[in-house]
Amino acid sequence: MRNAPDHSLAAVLRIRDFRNLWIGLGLSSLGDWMGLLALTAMANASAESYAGKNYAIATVLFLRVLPALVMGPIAGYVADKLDRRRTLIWGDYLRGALFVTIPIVGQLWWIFVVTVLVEAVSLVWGPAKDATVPNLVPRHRLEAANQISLATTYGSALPAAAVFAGLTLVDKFYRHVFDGFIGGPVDLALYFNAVSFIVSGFVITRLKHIPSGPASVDPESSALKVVLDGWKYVATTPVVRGLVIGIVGAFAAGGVVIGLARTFVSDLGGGDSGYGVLFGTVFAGLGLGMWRGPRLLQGLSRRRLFGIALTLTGLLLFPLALVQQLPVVVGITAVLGFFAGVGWITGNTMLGLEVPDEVRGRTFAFVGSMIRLALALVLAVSPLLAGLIGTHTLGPLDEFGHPYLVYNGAAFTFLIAAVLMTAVGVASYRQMVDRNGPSLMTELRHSFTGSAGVYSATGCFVAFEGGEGAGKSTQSQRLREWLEADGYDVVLTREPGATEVGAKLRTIVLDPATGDISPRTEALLYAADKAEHVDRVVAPALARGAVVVTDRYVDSTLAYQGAGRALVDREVERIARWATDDLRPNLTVLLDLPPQQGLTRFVERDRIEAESVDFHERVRDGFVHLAGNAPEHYLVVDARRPVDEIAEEIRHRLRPLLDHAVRRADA
Ligand SMILES: Nc1ncnc2c1ncn2[C@@H]1O[C@H](COP(=O)(O)OP(=O)(O)OP(=O)(O)O)[C@@H](O)[C@H]1O
Ligand SMILES: Cc1cn([C@H]2C[C@H](O)[C@@H](COP(=O)(O)O)O2)c(=O)[nH]c1=O
Repeated sequence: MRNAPDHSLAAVLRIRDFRNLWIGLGLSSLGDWMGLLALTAMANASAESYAGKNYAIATVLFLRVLPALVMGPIAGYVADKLDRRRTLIWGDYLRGALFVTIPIVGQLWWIFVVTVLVEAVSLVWGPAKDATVPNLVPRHRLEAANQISLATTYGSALPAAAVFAGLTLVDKFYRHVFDGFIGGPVDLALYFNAVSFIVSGFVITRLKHIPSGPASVDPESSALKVVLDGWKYVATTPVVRGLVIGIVGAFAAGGVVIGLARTFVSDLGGGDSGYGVLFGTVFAGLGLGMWRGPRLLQGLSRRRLFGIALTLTGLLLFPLALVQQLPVVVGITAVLGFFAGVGWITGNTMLGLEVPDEVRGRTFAFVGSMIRLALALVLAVSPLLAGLIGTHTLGPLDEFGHPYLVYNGAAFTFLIAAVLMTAVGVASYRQMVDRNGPSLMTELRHSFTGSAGVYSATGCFVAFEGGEGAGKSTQSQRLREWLEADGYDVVLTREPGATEVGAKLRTIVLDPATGDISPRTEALLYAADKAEHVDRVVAPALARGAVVVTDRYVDSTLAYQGAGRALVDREVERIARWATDDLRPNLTVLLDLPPQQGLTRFVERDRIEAESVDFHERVRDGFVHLAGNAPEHYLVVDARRPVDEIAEEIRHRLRPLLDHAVRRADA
């Protein structure tokens, strides 16, 4: 049996070794975020002027990404060369020890040195951890394990911010009692941070299944080759290009917010705890977006969701830049973080799904390097820009002599980021959305009512539906002749019974000798015929670019077994969609006819045709209802009209949908 991906988070956390690694990852990520908060707060306190504070923070943030720029592409290679177990344990101990030295030395230059050293260790620690996960969990749980790891890495920013804000308050409270004993909330945060790294290292010592020794390294994969292959693949693949533009753009926008958050909070009258709250809010939103976002909008294609999430992130930067009240800013930040989180998890998942296995590792390495490059640039440039713009007051003074509006460099830089990010979102959306796919409105509607389905990107899939004797065979035959005359590769098929197994199933379901069978059995027999039909006939023909014309498809089961037999619609639909891999026709022609008329067009009756008129009325209503739900994929025709007229109307409707269908070589 094929091992399908299992997304149960609980199941993957029941694996003891993975659970321990996850605890270690959570603690070291907590330490990492606390370190960032503490160091930026320290840099902020180290200068007096507005510009000076911005420059000090910019230096810390820039130094944090600098090692990645230099070592990024080869960090994975180095991690593979070292003993993985030792790398993980000693990497944590070393980072813990480095953080302890900051309050002891107490100098700005030492903060800069530690920033670089800690980041260099993290660069090797991260790939060692990523490479360890597949050793601890089975393949089918790998996706869930990655989701948890990602959520923990970014989600731990929230408790880090809460602890940091808490320490600020505790420090204010106890300042009188322990005056001079501890050097303020930042020192407290640094000690806490060091302890979290050391505990993490200790937890990892208890892992049994991390293989000792270096991994086997492909001697071909030099750093230069990694970079060049990544460039080439991304540059020549539009979807991946759109993805990379989007992901890098999102990180750049996030970098602007993080880089300017401290001075922005000061501009709005907040202090360290306000900074902690804002920082935590971004990451709470991010975490929520990664966790719930894609599930909330399941019907939207990932590509579309990605573009929309990025564009909304950019648009939300506008109010963020314009509003001057801290509580409102915190609210906007939460929503902004949510959409950035949706974009990040969707983009990450798509990279995994859309990039072929053989170039995936290199593409991830390339994307990682580009993200770091973008982060380094914005982290360095945005605070400098904010510092250069400086502080401006607009409008008259109020009755207390305060300016009506203060507009500072941080807010103005947010505005520039808003314009750039929105442009990146729109560009990415345009690169990735299939113009021949369903419209945005259809996808949005389906995201609240169910899946949007899969539409073949090659060939053209046409289904004829309707009650008994409505003229499906007549019209599908006519259509085949017209398409063939025009040179198309055409496959005319039907349900049930187009395959060897299907023919046997057809006999069972339609032979009056079968007698009464349970409605569920009937639904499953039809579903089995569909599964075989799609797998053997429909999908292969579409893949080669043919026009597939089928006499009945999924709508028949929704109408006959769902509406007719009064099974629960959603259950019948789930089975039929599963059987067909949710493949949907580009066009469904519904030939609508009152059952009394259709049933008089022939004499002999099969098991289903022999049902009551009431049953056939329900079936007819079922068909009409389905067409009404997605009119853009249907052509509803009054089947009482003359055969020629109907045929012409069908041809007229189908013509624009034949773009992806191929003509025969002999045509
Ligand atoms: N527009 C029409 N007007 C009058 N008669 C028609 C029309 N279309 C088809 N017919 C006739 O109705 C009968 C049934 O047509 P056809 O076999 O195409 O229907 P069908 O929908 O495929 O039926 P079923 O699904 O029950 O097999 C045939 O004798 C056909 O010639
Ligand atoms: C595909 C499908 C069909 N049916 C019913 C509808 C008809 O009564 C017969 C098929 O006969 P046809 O006239 O040759 O089209 O089967 C159904 O109940 N459920 C289905 O999914």
